[in-house]
Amino acid sequence: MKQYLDLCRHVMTHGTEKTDRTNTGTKSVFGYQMRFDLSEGFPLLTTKKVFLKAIIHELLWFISGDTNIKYLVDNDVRIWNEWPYEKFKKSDDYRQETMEEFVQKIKNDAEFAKKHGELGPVYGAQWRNFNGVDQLMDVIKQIKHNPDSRRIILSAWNPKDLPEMALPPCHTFMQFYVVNGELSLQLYQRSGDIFLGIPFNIASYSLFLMMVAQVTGLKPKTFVHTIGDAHIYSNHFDQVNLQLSRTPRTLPKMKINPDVKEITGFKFDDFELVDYNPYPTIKGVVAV
Ligand SMILES: Nc1nc(=O)c2c([nH]1)NC[C@@H]1CN(c3ccc(C(=O)N[C@@H](CCC(=O)O)C(=O)O)cc3)CN21
Ligand SMILES: O=c1ccn([C@H]2C[C@H](O)[C@@H](COP(=O)(O)O)O2)c(=O)[nH]1
Repeated sequence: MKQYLDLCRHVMTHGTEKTDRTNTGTKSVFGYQMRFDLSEGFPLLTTKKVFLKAIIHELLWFISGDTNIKYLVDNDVRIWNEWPYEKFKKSDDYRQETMEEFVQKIKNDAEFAKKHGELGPVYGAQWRNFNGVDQLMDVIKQIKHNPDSRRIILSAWNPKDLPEMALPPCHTFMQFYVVNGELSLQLYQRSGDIFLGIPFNIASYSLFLMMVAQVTGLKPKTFVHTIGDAHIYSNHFDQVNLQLSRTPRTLPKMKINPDVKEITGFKFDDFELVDYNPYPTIKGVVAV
């Protein structure tokens, strides 16, 4: 993953110090692009261990149109928990529960989860119902029946719905491109946390490209990742430098059950990552 280490090096060297919403402080550049040719392997970082499990569950959760953390929590995926928990702390039902207790309640009490696990109309809602439009199904139809189109677009950025979302979408806009029986995907990500978010986003969209390619009978080609505000939080500098000191290893391969022919037909067990030999995990605090 030379592309990712180049991004880290570029922002560490040329990034401008910039204040941000979370008051953590960042080094940031505006406008950066990476390309991942999926025939070279599955682009999951090898310079630290990345938990693919969370990525797969999150993607299946988006595709299903779900916006409640219950599905993620039931599968021990924690990445979206901070936001509902912060909101819960401000509600009348809050009795000094810790995050752990909050998570247990989401798991064990469906009524509680319904009331306090909702993130608002985030990705899943916009992908499947953007003011009444099922963009995901439309995109797949276009790829199959009008592959030359330059209008194969899916947007998660819905200005009308922004005030109700826990967090405005970071991966905002994607476009598909078909040529010679091969499918490519470009993502415009308005804001990228290079240490924590970006490794997830690269893997997630590469996997999404493979899934859409499979159900449209095409070969997955290139994932193009365009980032707006590409930043490294100041409390991640040591972690990023540690990664830069590691030599990248051969990329793993992703195997997907070839029998699945519908985008909504994938299950967690349909994915198998092989030959993944990363360096150890590196911990980092998420800026909220
Ligand atoms: N500041 C910030 N950065 C992000 O990357 C981010 C947000 N906020 N808010 C929304 C989502 C949530 N995302 C997250 C949240 C947490 C981790 C995280 O803590 N990852 C650890 C452990 C993962 C695990 O528990 O399995 C990691 O080592 O990658 C990653 C992405 C990505 N997004
Ligand atoms: O998929 C994601 C989701 C979020 N992020 C990062 C990017 C920023 O550091 C924060 C969001 O804060 P904003 O002030 O709304 O930009 O989360 C990411 O990298 N990937």
